[in-house]
Amino acid sequence: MVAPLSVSGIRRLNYPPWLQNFRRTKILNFPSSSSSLTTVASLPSSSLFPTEDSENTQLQTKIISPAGETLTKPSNGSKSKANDTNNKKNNKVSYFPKRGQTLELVCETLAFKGKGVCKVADTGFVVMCDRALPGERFIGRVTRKKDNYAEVTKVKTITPHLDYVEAPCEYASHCGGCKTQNLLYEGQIRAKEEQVRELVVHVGKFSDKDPEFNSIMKPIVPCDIQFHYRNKMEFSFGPKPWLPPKFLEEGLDDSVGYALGLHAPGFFDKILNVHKCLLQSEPANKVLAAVQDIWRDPGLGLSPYDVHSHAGFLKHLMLRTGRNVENGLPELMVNFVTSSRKPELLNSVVEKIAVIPEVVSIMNNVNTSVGNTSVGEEEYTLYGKSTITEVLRGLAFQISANSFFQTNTRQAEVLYKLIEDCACLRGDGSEIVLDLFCGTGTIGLTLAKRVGSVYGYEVVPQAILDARQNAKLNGIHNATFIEGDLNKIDEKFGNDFPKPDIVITDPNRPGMHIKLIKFLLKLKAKRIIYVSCNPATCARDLHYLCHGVSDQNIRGRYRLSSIQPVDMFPHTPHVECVCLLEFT
Ligand SMILES: C[S@@+](CC[C@H](N)C(=O)[O-])C[C@H]1O[C@@H](n2cnc3c(N)ncnc32)[C@H](O)[C@@H]1O
Repeated sequence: MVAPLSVSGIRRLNYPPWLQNFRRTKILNFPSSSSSLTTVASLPSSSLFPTEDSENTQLQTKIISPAGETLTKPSNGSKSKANDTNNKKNNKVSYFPKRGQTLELVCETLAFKGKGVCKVADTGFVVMCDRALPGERFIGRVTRKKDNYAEVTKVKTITPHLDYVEAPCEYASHCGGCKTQNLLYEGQIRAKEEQVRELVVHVGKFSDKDPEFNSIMKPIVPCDIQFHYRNKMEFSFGPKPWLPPKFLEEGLDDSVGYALGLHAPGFFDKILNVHKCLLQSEPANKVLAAVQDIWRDPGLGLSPYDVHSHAGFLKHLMLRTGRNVENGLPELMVNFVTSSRKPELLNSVVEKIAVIPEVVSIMNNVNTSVGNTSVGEEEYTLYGKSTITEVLRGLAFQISANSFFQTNTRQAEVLYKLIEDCACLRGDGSEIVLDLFCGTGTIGLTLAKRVGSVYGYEVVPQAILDARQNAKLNGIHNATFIEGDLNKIDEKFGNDFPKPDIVITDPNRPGMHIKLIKFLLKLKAKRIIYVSCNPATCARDLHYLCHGVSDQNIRGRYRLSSIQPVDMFPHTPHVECVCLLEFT
């Protein structure tokens, strides 16, 4: 349907409610397309690697080219010798589009992190585009040149992708949270399954020609609940709302008002005003809408924090949804993260949201640092309890504002059942389980009643306290939780626990440090269950554990028995995997 023209000649669109308050100022012309190139793509993959003596933040980027060769680029941006040599040898970059150039492209597939992969016709040159979906024909403008591929931003869709569906969320095409809401769910999980498979082959170096490969690689477990599945969301405050370029081009003005919402894709300082998020619970949406209604009132004297000038008070609004153990009803924690301690400024907001029946806890984390984290140096209870509860596989868990807890509770039950199946418990309650990266102890605790003992390791002190408290709460006495950094283990690591029968390792995105991999290869536990939220680093670690690390003279000692992808986060590029490794 063509939108009617207004008197000023600006096309009048049916703006969603969150845009109604913006003034129109100017009209910008849409850039026109130039070349018309079609594409056929294969899948390049990228992964993040902790360096030999790194913390989680010190990373190298490993790029697997479409041809499958590995080009490693140090994170400081300087070109590595290996990279240059490979490029020269393979004469890879004879064609390179210019920055700013527009190309007509067709997205072939989705790569890790949900970027669409296209190839420039006749050249084989790979182009990656955020939010391009398989089958979509579009005009893209080159924004960044990498060593062996370029990034484009989508300027205009010519024909939509395959499996197109109307996105139910009004913010879906603009907010950094959901990237694939308008791709049919079956299409989303197919793309995730393919991604895992590609990484296992290219990074993990497991051959898909191996007759066993198809039985090792299990089909993805879908998520039955595709909306309102998240039990935790973090919204940010800002001095100025971000407007998607499309609306600026339509002449709307982005210079008025404050922002509370989600970050624009890829920007830490641009916040899209959000009044409702379809990924969080309905009670959490009630609180978000209430805070949106109240906090801008000039009489309250509340100011948003500015990440550039570091002035302002309100940094983040974190909403966590749990469940009352007695009656099963939802209970909510509201956490205001502020740059200083001024409880009197929060009084009116607290009074107004405390009347929402599901709200049982209102917290204030005071974070005086210039960083953007929501973890405060000090924490205060402004109303109700300081924790909420959740029930997972029949156990009750206490969750504090900053403790890690699986964000999709219902799908975490599915995930933990898969872990239990991989554990293949004998049933005599004799096994020793080592639970690495244990968070608040949920995996180990759900197994504890059926095994001899559990030893959990975790770097966050509060998570360890929560894990111990959770063991007590559930009458579990055979679980020990130890605080420690698994990136910094030394030869004494292993003295504090007996040799385990089963190791469960669930690292965060950078995967396991090489020191920990070496330790596990020496430990020789019968089974390792590797739970991962990043298939790229998971594939790398599986490669090390099964095939060894040739340049360090380390021999692999495990056989990969199964890889089970699980969709925990519909509409986002994330995919979880449960992998079973058996000692050979
Ligand atoms: C993906 S979470 C898994 C948590 C837990 N297994 C669960 O299912 O709830 C990863 C955990 O690893 C912890 N972690 C990250 N880096 C670590 C390190 N270097 N040493 C120990 N624990 C670490 C994080 O704090 C987080 O709790």
